[in-house]
Amino acid sequence: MTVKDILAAIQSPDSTSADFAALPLPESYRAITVHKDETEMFAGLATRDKDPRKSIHLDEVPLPELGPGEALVAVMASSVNYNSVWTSIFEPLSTFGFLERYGRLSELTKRHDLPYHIIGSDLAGVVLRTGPGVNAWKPGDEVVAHCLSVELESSDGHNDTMLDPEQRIWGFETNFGGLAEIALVKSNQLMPKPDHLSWEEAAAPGLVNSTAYRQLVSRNGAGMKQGDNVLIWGASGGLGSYATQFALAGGANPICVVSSEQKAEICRSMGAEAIIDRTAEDYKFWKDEHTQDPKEWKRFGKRIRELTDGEDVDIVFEHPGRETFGASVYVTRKGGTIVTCASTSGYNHEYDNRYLWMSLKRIIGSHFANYREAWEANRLIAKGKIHPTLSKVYALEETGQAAYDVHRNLHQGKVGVLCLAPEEGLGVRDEEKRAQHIDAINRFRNI
Ligand SMILES: C/C=C/C(=O)SCCNC(=O)CCNC(=O)[C@H](O)C(C)(C)COP(=O)(O)OP(=O)(O)OC[C@H]1O[C@@H](n2cnc3c(N)ncnc32)[C@H](O)[C@@H]1OP(=O)(O)O
Ligand SMILES: NC(=O)C1=CN([C@@H]2O[C@H](COP(=O)(O)OP(=O)(O)OC[C@H]3O[C@@H](n4cnc5c(N)ncnc54)[C@H](OP(=O)(O)O)[C@@H]3O)[C@@H](O)[C@H]2O)C=CC1
Repeated sequence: MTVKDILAAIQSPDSTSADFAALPLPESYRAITVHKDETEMFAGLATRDKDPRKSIHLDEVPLPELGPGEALVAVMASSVNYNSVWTSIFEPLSTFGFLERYGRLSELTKRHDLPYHIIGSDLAGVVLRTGPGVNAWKPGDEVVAHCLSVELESSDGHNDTMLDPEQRIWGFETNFGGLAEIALVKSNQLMPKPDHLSWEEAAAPGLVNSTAYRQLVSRNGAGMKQGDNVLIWGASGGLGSYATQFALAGGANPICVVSSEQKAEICRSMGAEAIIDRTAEDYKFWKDEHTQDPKEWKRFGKRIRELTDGEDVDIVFEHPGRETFGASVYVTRKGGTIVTCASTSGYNHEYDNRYLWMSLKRIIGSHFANYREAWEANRLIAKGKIHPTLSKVYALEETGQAAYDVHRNLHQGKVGVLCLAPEEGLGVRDEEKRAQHIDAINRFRNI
């Protein structure tokens, strides 16, 4: 039995759940990995010069044992997230430390502590097997998976699963991720695949869409409301392309920051009107490595006011981190919110705290999303209210190049990866719904 037989079953319109349940599982499958004995390979290089194409491998790996509450999923497509870039350049730390720590938790979690890390935190595919105790899903179900892995043995996570002390990001802090032909997930990561999308389109939003939903829309994040001015950094990037859509769909006013006219045009085509091209306008928030320039914060704030009839922003959707954080705190309106989920340009932020406390602003930390938030975000995709922002699709063996593109900011929106799917465009089950949204679905393609 090989993965080819699994693919044949997925592609046959007559396959039933019983057929999938009866399919023997292969002993091994192809997966994108990084290797533990290579964690020092980029020592001494600047972050920018660490090349994911050198550290990312395509290996044949053994199928992991299936545990209680888990599912094995045949992965038709996945996507590249920035967390896989972090893993591949071993920054800010090697993810093997996470696997070792997880491995110490129990007999079952020991499976994750391996000399290779199968990465990837998105998938669209078909359930092959479910472990004991799984009732909500069955073999043959077409699914996407969100990337929150929780144990939920402590009381801490029972109001909001993101607060569980054993909260992890699947495919980053756990093994057996989505950039592979088969993935191992907890069954409470599964959600229905939006039926009007192809496999690669369905796999694209997951991580970033759920994150942007919590960060911007959920009461656990900024709790955006109608009319809010929302400053969105990287507004056509992975997170930002969903934040922009949430702002527009929720009656808010996005002020989109991008770095080229081409990206500005994408934001316009999504419906945004207020756009700042940070390259053309050449903001230099840092005079040198250690000193910020408040005059540049002010110039940026004035530009925002020009675009908003004199108003300041209610919410800043932050993730670039060190480079922009001082400006973000400055331009937020009195009582407004800076909501941050990352620090791409550096995690030691500096800002002038007088502008925070005197103007009663709030900084909120946000990370991924709980199951409910991920479900709500996926539901909006399934209803055609929010659309995938897939630009380019790579073969599994080209994942290193795909991660390189994301690391060097050469991509637009989201970058997809075909795993078992032999070509793009497969897996669409509702052509009528697709036709209604086809322009929006293709907005980011091949630009
Ligand atoms: C969905 C997608 C998301 C993304 O893309 S996010 C971007 C990518 N992610 C990242 O870049 C994050 C990577 N993660 C990290 O950098 C690290 O993961 C953290 C800095 C977040 C945490 O560092 P660590 O060393 O793993 O954990 P500690 O919590 O600092 O624990 C180390 C020891 O310190 C103890 N400790 C923690 N808090 C306290 C305290 N308040 N007072 C005293 N001790 C403390 C702990 O218990 C433990 O101890 P013991 O080593 O003995 O187990
Ligand atoms: N905590 C969480 O749950 C999550 C965290 N993340 C983290 O968020 C970050 C962004 O992820 P994602 O959106 O997928 O990545 P992308 O690279 O797809 O998009 C980020 C965009 O931010 C802009 N940007 C990058 N650097 C800077 C800078 N120095 N100053 C201003 N703008 C900048 C760029 O847009 P432009 O060039 O057009 O300005 C870029 O396209 C990553 O660090 C990632 O690890 C992501 C998802 C979830």
